[in-house]
Amino acid sequence: MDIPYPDGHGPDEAPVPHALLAPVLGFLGTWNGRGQGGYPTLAGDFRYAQEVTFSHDGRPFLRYEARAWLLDGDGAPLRPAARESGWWRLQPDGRVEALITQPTGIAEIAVGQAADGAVDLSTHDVALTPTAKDVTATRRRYTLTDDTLTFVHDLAAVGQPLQHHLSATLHRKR
Ligand code: HEM
Repeated sequence: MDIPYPDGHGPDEAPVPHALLAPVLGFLGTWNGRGQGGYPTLAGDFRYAQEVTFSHDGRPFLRYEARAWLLDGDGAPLRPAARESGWWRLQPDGRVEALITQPTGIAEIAVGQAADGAVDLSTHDVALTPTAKDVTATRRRYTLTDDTLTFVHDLAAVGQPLQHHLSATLHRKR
């Protein structure tokens, strides 16, 4: 049986996006590209590739899905890295409430604002499974310029204050 309510991946595709999605319509679709990251507790910096998809079913939230994999010095895939999925709930005035979970045992609730092609989300709450790394906060900033999505991720974890973990530049895939 086919799902009678398929997700839309673009502003001009069915279903018609909910009016509250107006500040994030430019995010709809699939993006991929490369990034780099590091953290003071890690031996060195790393390079990675990532694919991110935002879709909707006509209601005032986005479905968010992201997969990353590490790259070697020649840009070849090294191993799977972070995966996340979640929901960005759009509220009046571009306010965003996001729920994001990771297979590493981390569930984040983030709140923030969508405006002028940018979304800025900061941790409201984090829940951890018993064996998860001690993540206390994140800040995620997404900026859209034409067909480029830049992403910066700050992390407070394992006793370290909030600071840079990742930055990436993604391009529209379809
Ligand atoms: C594109 C996405 C991401 C990539 C490529 C990435 C990459 C990495 C890498 C390579 C490490 C070193 C350990 C390892 O090799 O697995 C690491 C550690 C870590 N990452 Fe990420 N990460 C990503 C997203 C995230 C997110 C979203 C969070 C939390 C919300 C996070 C939290 C951590 C933590 C807590 C550590 C462990 C630090 C430590 O124990 O010293 N990462 N990450």
